[in-house]
Amino acid sequence: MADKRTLEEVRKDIDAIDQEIQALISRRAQCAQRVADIKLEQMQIARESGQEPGEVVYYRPEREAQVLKRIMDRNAGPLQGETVAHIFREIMSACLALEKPLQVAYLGPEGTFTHAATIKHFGHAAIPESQSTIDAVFAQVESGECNYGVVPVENSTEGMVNHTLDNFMDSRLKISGEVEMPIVHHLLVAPGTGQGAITKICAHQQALAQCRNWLDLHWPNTEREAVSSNGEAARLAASTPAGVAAVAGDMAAELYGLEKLAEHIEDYADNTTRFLVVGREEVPPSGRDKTSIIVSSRNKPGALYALLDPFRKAGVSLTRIDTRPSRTEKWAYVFFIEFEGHLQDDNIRAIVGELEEQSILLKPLGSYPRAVL
Ligand SMILES: O=C(O)C(=O)C[C@]1(C(=O)O)C=C[C@@H](O)C=C1
Repeated sequence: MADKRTLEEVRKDIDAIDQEIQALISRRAQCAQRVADIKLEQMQIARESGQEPGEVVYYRPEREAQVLKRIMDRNAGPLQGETVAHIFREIMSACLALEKPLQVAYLGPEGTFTHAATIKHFGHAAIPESQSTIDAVFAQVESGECNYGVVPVENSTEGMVNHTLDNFMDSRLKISGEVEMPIVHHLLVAPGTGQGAITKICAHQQALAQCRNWLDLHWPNTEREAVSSNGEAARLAASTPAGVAAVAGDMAAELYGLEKLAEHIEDYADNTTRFLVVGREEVPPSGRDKTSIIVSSRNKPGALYALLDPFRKAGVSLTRIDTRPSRTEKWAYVFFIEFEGHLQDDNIRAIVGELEEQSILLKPLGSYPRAVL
């Protein structure tokens, strides 16, 4: 039957629904407070029984991934599953902040895609702490200054992939999550800046490279300057009296109050950057997990084949493989391998056992929920 409600009637319904939603969110928040108490009680019991339980772990990535996945699966519209999941992402973020606000180190400065990835993964109630290097992100989490860290790992605009991988070789941190971000660039200027006033376009060199065709076509004669990050380019566009435009994403535009002269100027659509979340704890299985390991083998014929064969035999899909020269032993190679499954799964345990036998070194970097959003 067609909906015949008047505007006033619909708005009255909306007000009543909002009131119900608000009451439910409050109830949910009270549940989170109770969860925090239970976690503390469990810790005290463990301590009294002579165990050394470590720190209370409030953030549970495996639980969050399950909650978000379930919300996407049961979504009946008309809103998109992802849209609804984003709303719940924020509700959970606020609930967790009631338990304990999380401090998250990320490769800054503000307004970069890594900053945006941090908010996407942890929500707005987390406290992002900008760091100037990937090393500093690892150090902040290792020292306990921050609870988690976010670093770029694949096809990044702001960070060196290899640098992230190198850090894992020496670190005792564990990967506790992954974040995927579509890379969307805009041409940004300070409000009121006309096209004719632009004398220079600034961005991180990889952002300039990702938009090269578009820039060549539309701005062939304008100077381009590579700066340390897109966030820095946006800051320059906002603070230079006139004439500087920045290539950067939505987060930078919002943060520095910039206007979009042109949107979606990246040459290739579907360009995604992947980020890893690092923490001090191992994450239990969520049911949809990935595992990352470092394996080193001698440089002899068939070494890589031998390392990969256990995965083939067990029918486990690899999602990524990278090679880095080992820094400690001449002629040894280090492989970063990522695959589906959790280190606590029987088949994964068997594969890792087999790899241990044939490698010089095997270091599990952690199992973590596959990105839901
Ligand atoms: O289930 C828990 O352990 C909670 O702390 C609750 C909750 C939630 O709001 O749903 C909050 C934070 C955790 O990261 C996971 C889930």
